[in-house]
Order: sequence, then structure tokens, then C-alpha cells
Amino acid sequence: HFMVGHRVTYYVFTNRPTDVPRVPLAEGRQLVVLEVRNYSRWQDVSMHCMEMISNFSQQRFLLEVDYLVCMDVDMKFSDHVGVEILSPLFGTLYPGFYRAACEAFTYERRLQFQAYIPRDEGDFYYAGGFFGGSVVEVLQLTTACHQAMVVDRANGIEAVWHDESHLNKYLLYHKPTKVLSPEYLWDEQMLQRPPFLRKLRYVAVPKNHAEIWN
Ligand SMILES: CC(=O)N[C@H]1[C@@H](OP(=O)(O)OP(=O)(O)OC[C@H]2O[C@@H](n3ccc(=O)[nH]c3=O)[C@H](O)[C@@H]2O)O[C@H](CO)[C@H](O)[C@@H]1O
Ligand SMILES: [Mn+2]
Repeated sequence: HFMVGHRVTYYVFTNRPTDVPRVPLAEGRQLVVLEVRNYSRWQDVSMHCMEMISNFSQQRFLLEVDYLVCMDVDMKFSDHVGVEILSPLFGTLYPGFYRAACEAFTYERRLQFQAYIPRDEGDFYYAGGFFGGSVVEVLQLTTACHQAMVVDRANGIEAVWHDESHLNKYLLYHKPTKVLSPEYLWDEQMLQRPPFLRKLRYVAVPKNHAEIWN
């Protein structure tokens, strides 16, 4: 379903490179396994993606690709996702909040945190699991989010939704050039599909959160 007819490099970040299956790929597609370190807390694994994307962007993505699409690993494509998503900087509406008022968004609301957003500000609540853009824009985004997390860590604090809180702060003050609908990120375990969403293009694979998170 993903970028059919276009050249695609799948960069898979893992601490267990030998466990990545060698899936046969169509012409013009390649798999690149990038070995990264592990962290014992899942929050740290998720948050350090920003640092990893930032570092690899400088080291190689800038030289190798035009656009980056950054996504969670526990998801699958279930319908067309093509070049219509591409733009200098794009984010995706988090499916749980696309109808909610912005005061209800779970932004980081505590003043002393780097990802702080005042109650009366905000456009959308973006999902941490699907964002992207040109490599230069994604490099700036991931570097800024990583640096903000370094500051929080030095202060002994961690944003309420980790990397997602920082992504939301960044995209509030650096407006994305495209916002994708929840068709592009859905979780059938969490929400029933409303009839006006005719297609679910990229969906969470059911998982036991308690087991994985604890
Ligand atoms: C769909 C979506 O918007 N997901 C976001 C949501 O979490 P999720 O509830 O989807 O969190 P999650 O358990 O999928 O973790 C985020 C991602 O980190 C990676 N990972 C995590 C744990 C681990 O042991 N190994 C590993 O590789 C993996 O790519 C995973 O998909 O909020 C997180 C921050 O709280 C992240 O912003 C996720 O992107
Ligand atoms: Mn996930």
C-alpha cells in the first residue's frame, strides 16, 4: 500500500538486527536495518527515536532520500498511502482527539516542562506515530524535540506523553504544511470507525499495552 510505484527505502531501527525478517521487496525498494541501542523503559525507547532520526538524518538520510516518513513499528498499512501525504512538513491527527476541543487535548500543561502549551493555545493534537516531511525539516523537528527532552531530563522531569508531547509543541509553533486525517492513523482497539471514514489506511496492530508498557 505504501508509495506504490515510487522508490522507497525502509529504515528499520532495532537493537536486534538479526531478528528483522528478509521480506522480498519489489523493484525500487530496499530495506536498511539500522542498529540502535536499547533502553529499558519503553518511554525512553520511544523518546530516543527523535535523537536517532536526527543523527541518522545528518549522517545519511540527507544524502540518500528526499522525504522521511517516520512511523511506529506496531502498525500496518491497510489501504493506499501514497505521495499525497508528502509535503515539506506534515503531521497526522490523533484519532482519539480529532473531534475534541483543544482545551481537552493531552498537551503537556505544566509550566516548567519544555513541551508546555498554555490552555488557550493549540491547533490540533498530532499523533507521535506518523509524521514527516523533507529531510531538512524532519532534521530540524527531531533535533529540537531531542534537545527539549535533554533539558527536561536534566531537570529530572518527563513530558506527559513523551516524544508526542514534544512533537505537538513543535508543530504548534512550526506550522506543518499538511495535516493528515485520521484515515492515516487509526486504532480499532481504541475506537470504532465512524461511517464517514471510508478507508483506514494505517492501523494499529492490536497489542496488550499493559504487558508491553510495564
Ligand atoms: C500511534 C501513535 O501515535 N503512537 C505514539 C503513542 O504511543 P503508542 O501507544 O503507540 O506507543 P508504542 O508502544 O507503540 O511505542 C512507540 C514506538 O516506540 C518504539 N518502541 C517502543 C517500545 C519498545 O519496547 N520498542 C520500540 O521499538 C516502536 O516504534 C513503537 O511503535 O505515544 C508514544 C509516546 O508516548 C509515541 O509518540 C508513539 O509514536
Ligand atoms: Mn504504537
